[in-house]
Amino acid sequence: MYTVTNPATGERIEEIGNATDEEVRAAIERVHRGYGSWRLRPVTERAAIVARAAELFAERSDELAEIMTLEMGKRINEGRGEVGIVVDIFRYYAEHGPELVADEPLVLRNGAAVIRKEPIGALLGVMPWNFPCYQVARFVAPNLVLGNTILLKHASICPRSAAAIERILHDAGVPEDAYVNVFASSRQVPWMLEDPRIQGVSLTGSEQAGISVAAEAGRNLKRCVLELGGSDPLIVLDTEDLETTVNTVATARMRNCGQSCNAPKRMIVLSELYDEFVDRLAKRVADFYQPGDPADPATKLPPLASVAAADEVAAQIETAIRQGATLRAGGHRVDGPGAYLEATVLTDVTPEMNAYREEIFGPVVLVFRATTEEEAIAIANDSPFGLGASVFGTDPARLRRVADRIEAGMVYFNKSGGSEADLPFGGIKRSGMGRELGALGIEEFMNKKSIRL
Ligand SMILES: O=CCCCC(=O)O
Repeated sequence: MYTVTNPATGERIEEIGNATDEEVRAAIERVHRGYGSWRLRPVTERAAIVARAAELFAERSDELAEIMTLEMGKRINEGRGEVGIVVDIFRYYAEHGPELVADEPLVLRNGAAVIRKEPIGALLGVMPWNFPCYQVARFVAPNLVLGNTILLKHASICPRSAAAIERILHDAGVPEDAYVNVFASSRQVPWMLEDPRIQGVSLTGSEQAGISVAAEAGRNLKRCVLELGGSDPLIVLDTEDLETTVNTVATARMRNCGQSCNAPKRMIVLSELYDEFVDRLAKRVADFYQPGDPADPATKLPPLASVAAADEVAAQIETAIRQGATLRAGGHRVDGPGAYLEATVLTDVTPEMNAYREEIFGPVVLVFRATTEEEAIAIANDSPFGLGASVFGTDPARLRRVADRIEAGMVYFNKSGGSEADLPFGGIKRSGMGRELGALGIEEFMNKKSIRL
């Protein structure tokens, strides 16, 4: 069942039944057939349609932001910001896509060849609720320019976002059979991947969902991009301005109410700064105790996406405290029908505790003390995940030295994460495989065909 439930109030607003198996099969047939003609359109035409989609996303920014606020509690201005990056992604691929898919000449030892960059067919996208528009954009924009077609299964709490995105793409001129939204259930995903008309799958979601999609993709020899969880480290080596560093860290962790795969979740602070860092951070997150309506731009603490999500994070906090972690701020579910949870700071988390290894997908900061740079790197890498990482410090050589030793798909200096249309995004270890965005993002579902001249 796809449902719209306002996480700020608990009010159930709409229910939509799942597509039947028959309907899902018909949707697969549509994108398969759609591929036949979409791939033959000149790339400049496909890019022009993607450029038009960028304009429509910009025009409908308020509508999309309002939908996201209602469906998953995103603060309204964060929703507008999310649509801003969506517009940028569509514009980036509209502008650069044609050159990214142009033939690449090869000089061989005994002659010449070209690498022709072709699409591979109809693709399945399985997308999450935390960034309902952005996650779809980074999969869809490059693949539409390349010439693949898309069958999109969105999160079950985001049917209105899913429908609004489909409307924009069709209004922009993407043929109805080149992009199809389907209200499929997770149960239907494995057999969708078995279907020979589907050539690949991109999933952004939980580690568990990644395991099951990767297994099914493997069994069926389908290409697969996985963007899964993260427990990104943020190392503070030194700073000339602790207050600004603390503010930057708190804001980054509280973005999207802590529900970002690439949020900094483990702060690793060198001993000299540790005590003051923790005191200031605990005071700073008190700004995020007062629950508010996410539709009100003044609200600092919005709800999580659902009561189940808030309960799960609260249970993780409780377990950490029971296992010996120290609660330095927050830690409580807010009374009432909404999915609210105070911003929380935990210290003294040790490797024996669940919180040390789990991803905590909510407004919770773990702070670790490291006595040396070496120890900070060891703590950062002591995680099953490897999505992003940040290093804060004043010496550029030291930042680079630390970055070189971090096990992650992305490292940021003196800032924390944040997508850019032209910067490849993705992780290693249990954070997934493949890359999205930038020049690499258009290559994942590409046939790099060698043509020997
Ligand atoms: O959940 C991951 C999405 C990251 C979005 C961003 O940082 O811009």
